[in-house]
Amino acid sequence: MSLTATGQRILLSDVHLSYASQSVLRGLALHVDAGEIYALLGGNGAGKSTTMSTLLGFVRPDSGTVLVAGHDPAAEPEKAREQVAYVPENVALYEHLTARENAAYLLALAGRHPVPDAIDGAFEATGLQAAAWSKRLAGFSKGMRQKVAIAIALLREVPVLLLDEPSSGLDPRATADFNKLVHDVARKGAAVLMVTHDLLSAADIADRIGFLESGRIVDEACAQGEERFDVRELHRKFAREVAAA
Ligand SMILES: Nc1ncnc2c1ncn2[C@@H]1O[C@H](COP(=O)(O)OP(=O)(O)OP(=O)(O)O)[C@@H](O)[C@H]1O
Repeated sequence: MSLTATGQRILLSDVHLSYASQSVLRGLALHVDAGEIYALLGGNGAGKSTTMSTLLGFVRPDSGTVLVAGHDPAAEPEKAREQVAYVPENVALYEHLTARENAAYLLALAGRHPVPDAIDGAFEATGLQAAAWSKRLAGFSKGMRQKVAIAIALLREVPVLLLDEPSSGLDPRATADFNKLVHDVARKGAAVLMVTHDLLSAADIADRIGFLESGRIVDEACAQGEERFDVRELHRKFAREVAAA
């Protein structure tokens, strides 16, 4: 599937999931279309990571529909994961390999064999300094690691990008760079779902923001033209949802 295809890429509909006797997802419903960035905000324990695990096929919901690029991750985990690039909070790469070697190796595992120029082109697109391309990962900052991970995602041309707390631990400059990069990936047609506590980043790049409380979306805000979001209003909502949880 190409990054330019249109349509719904992530779908969660009336999803329920419990761990033992604890009900964690309780009728969760959201969708993300091609080219759209959806930020999922929620307090601790609201179910954000569980939502990600569900989309990655690590946990199976008790009921409801989950589709990633048309595949049910619990029933067809490999097919679903082929369509997804997942950037966890702390990107796991091979420390003793260079950035170029990491990209070539991880892409080969995914069945891709881009020419070296394509890898360099993807690094350039992410803003990773050229001096770092042939350096070992040991010593890379969190922001640099994220750029390597996003470059790999670009080269895989997957239609779905999942980001877990992408801005935690990044300074404001690195956050702004990362947000621009994610924005560019979405404008090429990927559906992006990010879970975050970072309201400002969400307001900066999301097209829609969903507030997750006790396993369901209790409020949703859409970007409105040039003004985008009313950050004060978002902050009030977020504080209210967290206090109510
Ligand atoms: N594997 C598991 N087994 C049992 N309970 C779990 C498991 N994973 C999560 N939970 C529980 O499910 C609830 C939701 O957890 P989850 O990690 O999805 O929330 P979160 O919104 O990502 O929270 P945080 O912001 O703190 O990371 C929590 O009460 C958590 O303790």
